[in-house]
Amino acid sequence: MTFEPVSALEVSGVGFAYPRRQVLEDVSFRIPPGCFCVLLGINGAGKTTLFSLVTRLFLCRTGSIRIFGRDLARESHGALGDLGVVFQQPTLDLDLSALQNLKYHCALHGLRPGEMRPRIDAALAVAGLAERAKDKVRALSGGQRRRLELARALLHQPRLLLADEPTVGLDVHSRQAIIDQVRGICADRGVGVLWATHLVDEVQASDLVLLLHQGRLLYQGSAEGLLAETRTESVHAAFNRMTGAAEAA
Ligand SMILES: Nc1ncnc2c1ncn2[C@@H]1O[C@H](COP(=O)(O)OP(=O)(O)OP(=O)(O)O)[C@@H](O)[C@H]1O
Repeated sequence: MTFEPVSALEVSGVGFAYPRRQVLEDVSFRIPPGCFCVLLGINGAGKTTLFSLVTRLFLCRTGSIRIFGRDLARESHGALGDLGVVFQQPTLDLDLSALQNLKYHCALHGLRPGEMRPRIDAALAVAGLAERAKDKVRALSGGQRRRLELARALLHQPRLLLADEPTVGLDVHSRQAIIDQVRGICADRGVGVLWATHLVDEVQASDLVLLLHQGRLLYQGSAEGLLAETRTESVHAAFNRMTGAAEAA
């Protein structure tokens, strides 16, 4: 008898419609623990809608979603406890300091005061913001705010991290710093990552790729497999070939 290891995230047959608009259809995939998974799709593909379902901002009425084996509809508290999220729209309180924002998140997750400070100090150090802890978020740059959001999303030590276009608007150095940090967490701590982007150059050969287009998954598998399947030499070319073929069909 063989046991399949539990997936960090398992999405099965998920569909979703806004009034008069079907935006996700029969979306199914699994992300193993420790896997960096890129959800690739152009504007309007349905990435944020999928995130809204996995974070339970929207109820999933068609299909099911499991986080480390826990069904989001039936065991939402336990399932969401394993989840860290960086939303597309910034959600830091601009009038609180970096430190206060992090403390607030710790309190929401029920961390004891004694546990909070060491975690916050470590998170600020990793984010390169130790010197800025007492500054209001309003005084931080766009890249520093993004790093703070990422630090906050990891404070309760989630086993699954969702990041929705977290590098948009950042310069090339800030972008690379954030990607490197998340890839490090994935490799060192075994955190499963779902990284939504339309930036094809964020994909690496070893990544799991989900190509979402007009609400459907056109491809799921390794980045190398994507090139082989489309007989192309870059993710960019593969992406264009697959989405072009889907639109022509
Ligand atoms: N609240 C809403 N009401 C109606 N339609 C919506 C709503 N939010 C999104 N949509 C539509 O659903 C589709 C998917 O949008 P969604 O934001 O999920 O895509 P996305 O891949 O995240 O795009 P982007 O990269 O631009 O953020 C689009 O056609 C969008 O216009």
